[in-house]
Amino acid sequence: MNQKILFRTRIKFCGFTRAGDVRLACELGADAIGFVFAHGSKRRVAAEEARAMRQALAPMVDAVALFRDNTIDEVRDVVRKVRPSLLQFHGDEEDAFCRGFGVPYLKAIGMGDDIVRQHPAALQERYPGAAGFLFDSHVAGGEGGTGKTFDWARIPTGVQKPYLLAGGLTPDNVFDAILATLPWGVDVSTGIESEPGVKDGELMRRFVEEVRRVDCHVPD
Ligand SMILES: O=C(O)c1ccccc1NCC(=O)[C@H](O)[C@H](O)COP(=O)(O)O
Repeated sequence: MNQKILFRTRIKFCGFTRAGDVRLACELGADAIGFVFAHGSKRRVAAEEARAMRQALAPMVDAVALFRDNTIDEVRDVVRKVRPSLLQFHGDEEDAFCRGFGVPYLKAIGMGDDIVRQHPAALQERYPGAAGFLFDSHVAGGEGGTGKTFDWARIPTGVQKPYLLAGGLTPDNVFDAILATLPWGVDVSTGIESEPGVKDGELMRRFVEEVRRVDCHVPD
C-alpha cells in the first residue's frame, strides 16, 4: 500500500496590532505571527507594542519581525525587546546584514517585476545564510502587504530552501495557491483583515480550514 505523505503547510498570519487578534490567531491554528516594523507600513508597530502582543502568543507559535531597510539599531532594538524567533527582510538588505543579529531570517523576494525572473542558484548565492525565502507580490524593494497576487507559475523551480508563498492570499484562493506551488508555508495579511492591522476571526478561521483541506487533499 503506498503510504500517503502527510504534509502540513505552515501558516503565517502577519501585520498584527492587537493582542486579542494574536490570541485568537493562535487558537485558530496559526504557526507564526508577524509584527511589521517597516517604515511607512499601515501595520507598523513599535517594539514595545510588539513585546506586549508577544505575551499573547500561545506556546509553539513563532513571533516573526518584519523589516524593510530598517537601520541596524532599529533591528537590534526589536530583537532585544521582542525576542522574535525569525526575522523577515523585505528591502535591499544583504546577507551579511540579515544574518548579523543571531536570529534565523527569511528573505522576501518581490515577484512583482514582470521582467525580472528569479533564479534559484542566484538567490542561494546572494543569501546563503537565509533559512528560507518568501515569494511576495510586491516589486523588488517595494512594500509588502499589498493584497495583490502574482503569477504563481513564476516561482523558480529548484529552490533548495523552504519558501513561503505570499501576496493576495485569501480563504478563497489559498487552496489553489498551495496546489500550484507546494510551499513550505503560506503568509497573509490583507486577506484576513477587516481593515489594515485589524484581523477578522471568521476570515482567519476559514483560511486555516482551507489550508487543512488542501493538506488532506489527494490529487486525482
Ligand atoms: O504588511 C505590510 O504592511 C508590510 C509592509 C512593508 C513590508 C512588508 C509588509 N508585510 C509583509 C508580509 O509578510 C505580508 O504578510 C505579505 O506581504 C502579504 O501581504 P498581503 O498581500 O496583504 O496578504
